[in-house]
Amino acid sequence: MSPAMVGAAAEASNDESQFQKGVKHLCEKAISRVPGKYILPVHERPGRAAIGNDAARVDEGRKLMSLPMVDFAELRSSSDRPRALKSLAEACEQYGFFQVVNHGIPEEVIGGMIDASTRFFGQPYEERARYMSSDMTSPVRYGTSFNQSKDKVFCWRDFLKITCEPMPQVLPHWPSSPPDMRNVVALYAKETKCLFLKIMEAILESLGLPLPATGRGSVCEDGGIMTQFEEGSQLMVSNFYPPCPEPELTLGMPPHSDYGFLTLLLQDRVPGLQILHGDNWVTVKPIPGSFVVNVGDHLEIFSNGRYKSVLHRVLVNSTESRISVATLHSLPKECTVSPAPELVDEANPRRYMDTDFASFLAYISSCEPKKKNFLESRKLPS
Ligand SMILES: O=C(O)CCC(=O)C(=O)O
Ligand SMILES: [Fe+2]
Repeated sequence: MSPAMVGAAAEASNDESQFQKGVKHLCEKAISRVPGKYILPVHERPGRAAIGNDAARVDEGRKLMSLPMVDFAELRSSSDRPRALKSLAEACEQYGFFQVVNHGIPEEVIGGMIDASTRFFGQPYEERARYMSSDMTSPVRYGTSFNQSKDKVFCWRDFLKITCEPMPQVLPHWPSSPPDMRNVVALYAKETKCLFLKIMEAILESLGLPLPATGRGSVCEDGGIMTQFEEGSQLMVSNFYPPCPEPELTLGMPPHSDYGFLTLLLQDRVPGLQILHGDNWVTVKPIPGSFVVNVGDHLEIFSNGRYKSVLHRVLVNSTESRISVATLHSLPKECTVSPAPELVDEANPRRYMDTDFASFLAYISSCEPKKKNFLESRKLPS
């Protein structure tokens, strides 16, 4: 190799290690162009739909869409509940997404979680890097992109993933800085878990599955499914998307679906989340204090395909950073998910094979978890 080549190779590998430190770190040296590492192939770029691009004002993706609304005040009222359950079912069938209002989680808990995440990402790199790990089973993982050890093109996101259960065992591993982080996360995890359970009850009812549920054969054999959800897995992901000089060339997150039953997503007031509705990417209008809830792969399987785990992605913009906090809920990791027997009959044959968390981990470790690959791999031939 010529000395010049050695120099170029060394520079390239240095660059690689820069990218491994995350987007926030990269942006600390004022940059005016997006480095090649983040530039998507032309057909995968958000293009004119990117927020913050003036040419996009007339573009479809630029219009903010209000998701179907699920009002907990209605779900709590016995006279309004049937109508609210019907809208919930329609939202899960047609959008895979809905917006929850009047959920009862105090404003301080919600504001506190966004604030603590903002302060976590605001810390010096060395403090955040204490939690960097490539071990998928680690209770805390700080990282960047989607899967930084596999992605060829990086996305414009840094993240903090926190396992929330069993809380007494995992809490001592959570970030100790900012000093109130553990308390804020613990409170937020408990509140979102409670809300998840209430939404799941409504979802089971909307699917025509009677409550209280006891020993449904499709999940862990002992106890009803609600008991299993109470003991189920919960992963919290705080996402940080710094402003991006060329937002039309990259994405904060590539198109993907979420693996669990439901994801409860809190976003700040900056738009960015897009869902695939029909053939169009539509940008979700943030409603402060509410939750965006989406159907995950496990619920699509459990409902035998009636409720849809829909692809979504995240746009970045040139002026403002954005923070979101997703909590992903499912059954305990050792449980198997399969279509509910009540939803399988001659007219609706079983459409998915059984799946469990171990097979999901094995899948994402072996290939890129882009798009709906994992769910596709669980589909039975029709
Ligand atoms: O930031 C967002 O709005 C979406 C994040 C997301 O899809 C995820 O964390 O799985
Ligand atoms: Fe997601």
